[in-house]
Amino acid sequence: MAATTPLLAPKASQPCLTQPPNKITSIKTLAESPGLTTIPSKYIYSCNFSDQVASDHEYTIPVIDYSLLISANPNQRSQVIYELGKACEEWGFFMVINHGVPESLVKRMIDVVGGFFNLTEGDKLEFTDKGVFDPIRCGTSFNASMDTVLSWKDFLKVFVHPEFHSPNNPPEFRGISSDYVKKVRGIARELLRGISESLGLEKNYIDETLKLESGLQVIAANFYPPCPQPALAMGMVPHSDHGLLTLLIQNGIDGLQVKHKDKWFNVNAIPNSLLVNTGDHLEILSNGKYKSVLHRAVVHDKTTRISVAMAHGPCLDAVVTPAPKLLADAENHQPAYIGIKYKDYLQLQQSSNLDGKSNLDCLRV
Ligand SMILES: O=C(O)CCC(=O)C(=O)O
Ligand SMILES: [Fe+2]
Repeated sequence: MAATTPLLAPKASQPCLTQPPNKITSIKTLAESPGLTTIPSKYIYSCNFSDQVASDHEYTIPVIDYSLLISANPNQRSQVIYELGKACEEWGFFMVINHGVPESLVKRMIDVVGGFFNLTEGDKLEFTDKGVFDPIRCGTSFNASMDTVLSWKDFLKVFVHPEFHSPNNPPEFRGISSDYVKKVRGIARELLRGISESLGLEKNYIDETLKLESGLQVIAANFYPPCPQPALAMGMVPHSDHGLLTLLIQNGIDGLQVKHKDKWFNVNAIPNSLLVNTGDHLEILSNGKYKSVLHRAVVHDKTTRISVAMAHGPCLDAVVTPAPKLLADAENHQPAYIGIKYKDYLQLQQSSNLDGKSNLDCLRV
């Protein structure tokens, strides 16, 4: 019930508001409050905020050339599969270039998502979050009724596969998103074929076992307005994603950070690349070889950041377990995770507060 819960901005922490604090239904509304110079205490994310942001040249974030993955040249393909495996194992994150999604489509997708967030609160009301499996829902923070610290963001989540949904407003949303999600789904499935091979599994092992033909695909769009105290707030607190792979685009403004070797790395996106992170179900399937990456989003004082994350998961009814073939390498040949129906995991993850990898920890043997 994230968006229905009006957030009452606490008076004590709002000395700089020129108007009495109103009921805040979205971060956009709060950010646009005249005279806002400090953030309400519920948004103050203090612990470990500054923990070790690495300098940009410390390591290089992996880059995957998608055109080589689909190339007819087997040597090029095996080289990229090797690089994919290394990126998943060492980072859980990589940038994909030459993916073939037209830059103009990426821009239209970002613009139409921005158009949705700019609708009036009244227009968005019908999509107020009614629960995890509500196919179109918007709200603020992650799970505002549960979050211990509120995130400085509004969100829109739309289930687009196996059944396609779209808000009717803005009117172009349906056409643009339908085009965009199909293209991105194709890329995600091809990346997962490469990842499957990189694990020493059959090329179609992940696709077939997790029934990706009817796999879940969700648009998770994020709107991060300017924040008067960006160093105190967090756009999205550290978490891992539930599915297999998330492919993200943004409005040219960076803000994503990934954790690598105990340090946070700024993702300085290569223009027109797709930012890809591995999710919890890839960690389960690979029996812990490809760990889902912890990531977070920081906010800025003057600029609005918009990101569109496309989450790709198994079929909701698929029970995900470590691939039996990979157990040969495991300690005592035992699975490191309990198998779980994807639907049940999604319910668990989306209805709790975001807290690192605490949901996945519940499945560790
Ligand atoms: O906005 C970003 O860069 C991160 C978004 C994200 O992690 C998510 O939607 O799960
Ligand atoms: Fe995420």
